[in-house]
Amino acid sequence: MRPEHPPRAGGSVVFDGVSKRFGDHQALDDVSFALRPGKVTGLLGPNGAGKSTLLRILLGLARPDAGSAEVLGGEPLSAPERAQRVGVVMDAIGFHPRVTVRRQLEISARSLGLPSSRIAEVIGQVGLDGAERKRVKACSTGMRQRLALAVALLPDPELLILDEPLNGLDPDGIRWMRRLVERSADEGRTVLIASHMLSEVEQSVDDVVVLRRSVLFTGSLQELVRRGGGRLEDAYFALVEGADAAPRPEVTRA
Ligand SMILES: Nc1ncnc2c1ncn2[C@@H]1O[C@H](COP(=O)(O)OP(=O)(O)OP(=O)(O)O)[C@@H](O)[C@H]1O
Repeated sequence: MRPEHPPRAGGSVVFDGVSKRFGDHQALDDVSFALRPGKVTGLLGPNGAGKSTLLRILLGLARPDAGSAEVLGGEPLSAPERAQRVGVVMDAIGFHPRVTVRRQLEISARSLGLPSSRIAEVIGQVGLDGAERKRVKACSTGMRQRLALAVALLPDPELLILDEPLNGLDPDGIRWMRRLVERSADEGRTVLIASHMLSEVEQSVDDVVVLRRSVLFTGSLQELVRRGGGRLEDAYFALVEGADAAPRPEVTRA
């Protein structure tokens, strides 16, 4: 279902020479890439590659030691601006187990100053019809993912950030998520998906960034797949294993 109001144009994100160190550990080193507005970008990288750190910088939750992140045409947003313009689904965002689906959405809508009519719209968008009176603790993992997405979509965001959105989803949930991502981009949103699931990412994204502390690849999915002789997995492992002689990264080969 398309939202009642057409979304604004997808927002741009530009990382320029971003570095971040934790003590002796260089988590990000001179990271530069841009997200194309209205497109889906997959952020891929093994465990510890720096994906979450990069997302935190994008969201204004962490500051780079060097370089800059430009989000929606300016500095990373303040919390109130971000809530209005960016939809985020990250593991760290929890809901109180005793509230119902409907109540959670009411709380979120009110905090954003949105009319309650928006709640029915997002419930329809994420397919949570009939689950409104369920408490969060009684929801399956898939339903919680849908609720998290419903909250993220409430403000009709220009930018949608999804960190491991497929975790815990069954095949039906994965297919549903894929369609929602495609529709979000079709409606003009810029979407960034951080994921380990190469085969699923391959079906959803336009562009790919492969990260392992620094950017190993940034460009279109087709270009990366072509480099792998037609296989994303081969291209991906050639990049991350070529970048470092460290043990094989833990990446789901779904
Ligand atoms: N607050 C912190 N303090 C110290 N080290 C940190 C901190 N946050 C991240 N790191 C380290 O920085 C590196 C990058 O971590 P990050 O969580 O960004 O990677 P990731 O790509 O998201 O990994 P995963 O796929 O496992 O979630 C890791 O070595 C991690 O241990």
